[in-house]
Amino acid sequence: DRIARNGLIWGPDHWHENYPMAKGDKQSPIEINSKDVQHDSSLGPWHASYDPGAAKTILNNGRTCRVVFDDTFDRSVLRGGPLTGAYRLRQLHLHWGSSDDHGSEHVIDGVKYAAELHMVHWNPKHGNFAGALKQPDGVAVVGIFLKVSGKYSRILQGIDNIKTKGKEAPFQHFDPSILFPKSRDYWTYHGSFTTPPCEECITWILLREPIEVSPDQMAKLRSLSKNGENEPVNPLVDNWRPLQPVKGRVVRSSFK
Ligand SMILES: NS(=O)(=O)c1ccc(S(=O)(=O)NCc2cccs2)s1
Ligand SMILES: [Zn+2]
Repeated sequence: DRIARNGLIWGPDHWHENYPMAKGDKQSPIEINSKDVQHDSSLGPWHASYDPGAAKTILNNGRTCRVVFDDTFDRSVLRGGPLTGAYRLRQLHLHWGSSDDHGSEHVIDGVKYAAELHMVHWNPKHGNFAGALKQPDGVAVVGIFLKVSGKYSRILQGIDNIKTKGKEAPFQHFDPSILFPKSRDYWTYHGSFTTPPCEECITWILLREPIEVSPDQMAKLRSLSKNGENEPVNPLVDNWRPLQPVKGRVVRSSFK
């Protein structure tokens, strides 16, 4: 059962045994092929208005590095683009690989990025996050691709004190909009959480322009551990879900 706990038995191909949604028709991530993308001129720009004071803590939950925000009122919200109404920012986290040539969950025209950052927002018209998970318009995730360049860039500092699973540290006065690339161009499609229970409640908004991180930032991410303190070291890398079938879904773009 140690193997089971490490997720080897419960790898992505087994998730459906406990979470039937994992075999649904609107699963994420998917590959985006530009030739199949449909430009939709009715897709307006998206807008994030985040309060830096809403950032609370950064933690390692053994599966990713996550920053959590106060989402008890409309304090940090995302609106516009494919969305109706204001969605509250709840948390951001990342998926990354064991080397720079892979790590992202979504793949663009065959290109895998070194990492993918997800900013998870939920629709308050459904009362709370648990309620929003059950609705097709319940959650909106902005996905930002990370590519490694020599250029130093400020991304998640504070990774130093959450090396092992369960570690949590204050992470305040942080405005996640600094992570946005220059261009607001995006792709959007309807999909799911990329981890169990894989609910199909997500409007994905994937930004076309990747942001750059430095090699040492990637090394810091890869230095995180799945294990708890005083347990055998189990590096936290390759926490991405394999590609899922598109099943006839159309990916729309805000750009030509
Ligand atoms: N990679 S991703 O952005 O698709 C996420 C995966 C899991 C996310 S969550 O932390 O919001 N939990 C989801 C939960 C479901 C039920 C109880 S919790 S977001
Ligand atoms: Zn994610």
